[in-house]
Amino acid sequence: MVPETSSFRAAEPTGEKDRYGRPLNDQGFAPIDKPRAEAAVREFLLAIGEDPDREGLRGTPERVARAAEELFGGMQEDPAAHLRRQFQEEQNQEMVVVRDIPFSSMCEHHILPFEGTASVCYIPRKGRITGLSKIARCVVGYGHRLQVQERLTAQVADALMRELDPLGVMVVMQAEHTCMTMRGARAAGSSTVTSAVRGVFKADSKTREEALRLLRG
Ligand SMILES: Nc1nc2c(ncn2[C@@H]2O[C@H](COP(=O)(O)OP(=O)(O)OP(=O)(O)O)[C@@H](O)[C@H]2O)c(=O)[nH]1
Ligand SMILES: [Zn+2]
Repeated sequence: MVPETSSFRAAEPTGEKDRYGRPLNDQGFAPIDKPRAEAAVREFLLAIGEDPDREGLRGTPERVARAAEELFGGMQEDPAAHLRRQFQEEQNQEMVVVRDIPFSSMCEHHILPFEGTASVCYIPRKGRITGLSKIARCVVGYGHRLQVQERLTAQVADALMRELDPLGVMVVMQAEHTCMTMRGARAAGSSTVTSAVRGVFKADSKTREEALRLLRG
């Protein structure tokens, strides 16, 4: 579960329902229904030929539902809200780079984990900066949803653009997708790199190259 900080904001109910009759929060998701998740896991165990009542599996549905609360906790918060912890540093109009933020997420095609690192670079507008850890919290929050890596990368970049109005943002993520390594193509050792480029990084190739140099280390 995402720990509460002064900038953490839990998702709010909207009063609206989705087409399955579930209450929607302002992130567009319904709250996790643990009893329903537990029942589904028990059903899944039956479907794969297991005995859900054997000793080792007795607690598994409850455990999986509890793990899901954590793994999908990003659906119950607004990850961009972390970035609202801001400071004014008039003297600093230079690039800020946070490299190699570890993250994990779940691929929406197979509900299998993908894991890797995110590197984030932005140029503040008029010294408007955010707490460095808040960038990591934002990455972790969007990671804790069912994702494709491309969307995850774009969501982090767009959150920074929205909350900080910087001159530009660049996000690069690299990850190993277990749906592609443990099964299917079994491309063990392969990694996927995605980027999202916004603002001045898009327009100015020299600035983009400088950012890439810093992102690579
Ligand atoms: N673009 C993108 N694709 C992803 C991501 N995670 C998983 N996939 C891909 O989603 C695709 C789903 O393809 P399908 O053919 O519908 O599923 P499948 O039969 O399980 O495919 P294989 O994985 O090739 O066995 C696969 O190519 C996965 O590699 C992601 O984050 N981004
Ligand atoms: Zn997958």
